[in-house]
Amino acid sequence: MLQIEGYHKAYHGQTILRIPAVTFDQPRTWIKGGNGAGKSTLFKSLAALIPFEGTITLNGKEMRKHLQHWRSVVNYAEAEPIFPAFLTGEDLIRWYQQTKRGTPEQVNKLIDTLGVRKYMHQKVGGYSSGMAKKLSLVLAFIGCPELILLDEPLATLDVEAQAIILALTDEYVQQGVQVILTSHQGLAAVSEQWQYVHTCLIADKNLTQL
Ligand SMILES: Nc1ncnc2c1ncn2[C@@H]1O[C@H](COP(=O)(O)OP(=O)(O)OP(=O)(O)O)[C@@H](O)[C@H]1O
Repeated sequence: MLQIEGYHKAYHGQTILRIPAVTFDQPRTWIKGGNGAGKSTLFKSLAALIPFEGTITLNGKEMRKHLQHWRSVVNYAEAEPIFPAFLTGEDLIRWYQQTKRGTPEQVNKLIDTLGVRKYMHQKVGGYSSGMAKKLSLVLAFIGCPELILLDEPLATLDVEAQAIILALTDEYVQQGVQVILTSHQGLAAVSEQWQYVHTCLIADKNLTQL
């Protein structure tokens, strides 16, 4: 269960997002909002990557008091991932495997599920946007996360890969992992499970539960 209280984020004195109090207690949450609404800003806050005002608590542990633990159990895939161009996909996968404590079996399964094996020995600088997206999604599922944040996971993926991603999130949800994603696309068309999703909307710099 994820709880946010007294959240406020501003850039250069201008409020981007305000959340007085919200609890995400459903396994699947879909955050909607137009371009520039603040979805990525919220995700970067939840992933403890940017400073913000307020408190965020996951399964009883407050982020700032348990930062190391937080980083080990919260996985995040950016909307438009950028990786160091000189590294190969395999370099990144092995690094995440070590830091997130993924097993070789888990990682091999993710590599094959997302079809990354055929190009993972190439340097990331030569990847197409869809190839980089698939790599970022492999990384987001490594380890034993309690919360997975997927920012626009379906963007740039073909329909087959979109269905694979939502099926994979369902697998993790069955194991008790909470998944929050953003999408400009309809989800129910890709996976039946996402018909039962908890939905939130960011509008006018506020988050509303629908
Ligand atoms: N580093 C930054 N410095 C200043 N302003 C920023 C920064 N990052 C984001 N913003 C601003 O914060 C607002 C929210 O941006 P954000 O990327 O969170 O939106 P989003 O909902 O993810 O948009 P999109 O759907 O287009 O990806 C925008 O007005 C953006 O210009």
